[in-house]
Amino acid sequence: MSGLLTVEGGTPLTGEITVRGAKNFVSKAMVASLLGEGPSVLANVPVIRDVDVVADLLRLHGVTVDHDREAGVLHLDPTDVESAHVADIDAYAGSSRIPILFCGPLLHRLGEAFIPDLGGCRIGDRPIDYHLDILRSFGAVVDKRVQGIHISAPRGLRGTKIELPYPSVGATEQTLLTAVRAQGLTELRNAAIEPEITDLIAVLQKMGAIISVDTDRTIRIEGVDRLLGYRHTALADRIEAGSWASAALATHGDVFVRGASQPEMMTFLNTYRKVGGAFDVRDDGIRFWHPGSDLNSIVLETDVHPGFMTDWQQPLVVALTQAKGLSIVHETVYENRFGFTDALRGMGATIQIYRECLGGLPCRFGQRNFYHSAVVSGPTPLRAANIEVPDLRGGFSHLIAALAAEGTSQVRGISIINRGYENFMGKLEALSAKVTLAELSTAAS
Ligand SMILES: CC(=O)N[C@H]1[C@@H](OP(=O)(O)OP(=O)(O)OC[C@H]2O[C@@H](n3ccc(=O)[nH]c3=O)[C@H](O)[C@@H]2O)O[C@H](CO)[C@@H](O)[C@@H]1O
Ligand SMILES: C=C(OP(=O)(O)O)C(=O)O
Repeated sequence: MSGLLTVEGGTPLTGEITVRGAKNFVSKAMVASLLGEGPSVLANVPVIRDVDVVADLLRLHGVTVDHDREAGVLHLDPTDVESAHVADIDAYAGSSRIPILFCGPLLHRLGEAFIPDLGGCRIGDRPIDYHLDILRSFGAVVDKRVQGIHISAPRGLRGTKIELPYPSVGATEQTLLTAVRAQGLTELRNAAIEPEITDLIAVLQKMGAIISVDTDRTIRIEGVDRLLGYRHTALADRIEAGSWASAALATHGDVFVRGASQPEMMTFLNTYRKVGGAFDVRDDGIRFWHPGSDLNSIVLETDVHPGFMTDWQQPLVVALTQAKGLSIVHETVYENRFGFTDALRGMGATIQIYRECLGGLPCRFGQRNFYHSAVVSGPTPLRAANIEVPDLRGGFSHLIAALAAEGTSQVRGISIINRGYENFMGKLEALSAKVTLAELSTAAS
């Protein structure tokens, strides 16, 4: 979907929407299917661009992918991977961050892998040094090319000991997807333990893997000779649920998010309550609403799980512009995730960004040239603006701001939002938002 979105703001979002499986899990479970000797079935799959990109990449590698978009079910059959002729992998350059996770499965199956340059949100440098070090430590040979990377494993992959410098989600998944079929034992210290990773471990266990997770965030994997296909239902997208919750708060709305799940959102819910948002956890989802009283300013630090997730930060900042007093937000996961606040300032928000670590403990970005702390002063009325979507969460945040603002805003580049939010136009309409989409030629959108 592309085009110019016109948003007439000032109307509370009210009604019900449904979230399906997590973008940050579904794409990885799709990659895991490459490790199986037989077909896999994944349910609760959302229709988002990242799923389509990974489906195309899998097809390119010989996997038969059948996606029932309405039912949300993917059938993935990797039987023909060995005989596939992989052409034009560079066409996928910049499409998402997932291709780097193809390395382990392809090395096991084919002995080599070509990985295009990665995409994903531009919220920091996002290097892949941990990934490449991990692959080398398993015995792979990494050859960086002008475009992309070539990886081979002439002597196979052997279990290894790894300690991550930082609990990276992607690097933890890289280790899991490589270790499950490597020879012998792998020990990963300082691993990330996000719920999406736990669900990936569940998938791998269903396939036949042997993986244990200790309380000190050490993961141990005993390599096995063969893995089978899996059947699994994806966990709900806690980032999308949190985004709609923030939208309800910023617009004085009331939104029931069907499918939202409490256990993965505990930290978000605590923060939501501190800000003054109301919620009601039900068996089939969570209702989020603005209770009518003043919202409270807070001190917030993003962190790895079980901390407050960085992807919740941008939508919540919009709600904080409507809270009374000074809120402090310390972004400790990415060095450059406050670029989206420029547009919010243009809409009337009072937000200052700082290089210093404000709020809690010093982080690895302190005393360097990274504007990774923000002070939000509120409440400030927001006014309409013309906006260009910068990235996935930043774009959704701008959309929330436009919905909360008085007047008519115009938003360009909304196709980026489709990367992680399923049918967001339909959901906005279901919540009585006054939005219209005018199709533009691709060049203009
Ligand atoms: C597709 C997907 O699942 N994306 C999520 C995943 O991204 P992703 O897996 O890319 O994020 P990481 O957890 O790896 O990144 C965390 C930090 O580690 C750094 N780092 C990472 C790898 C590396 O080789 N070197 C390095 O320095 C990054 O620059 C960043 O500062 O986890 C992030 C943190 O929860 C989320 O914001 C993203 O939505
Ligand atoms: C940063 C994000 O995603 P990605 O890693 O796919 O860029 C996100 O989902 O907010």
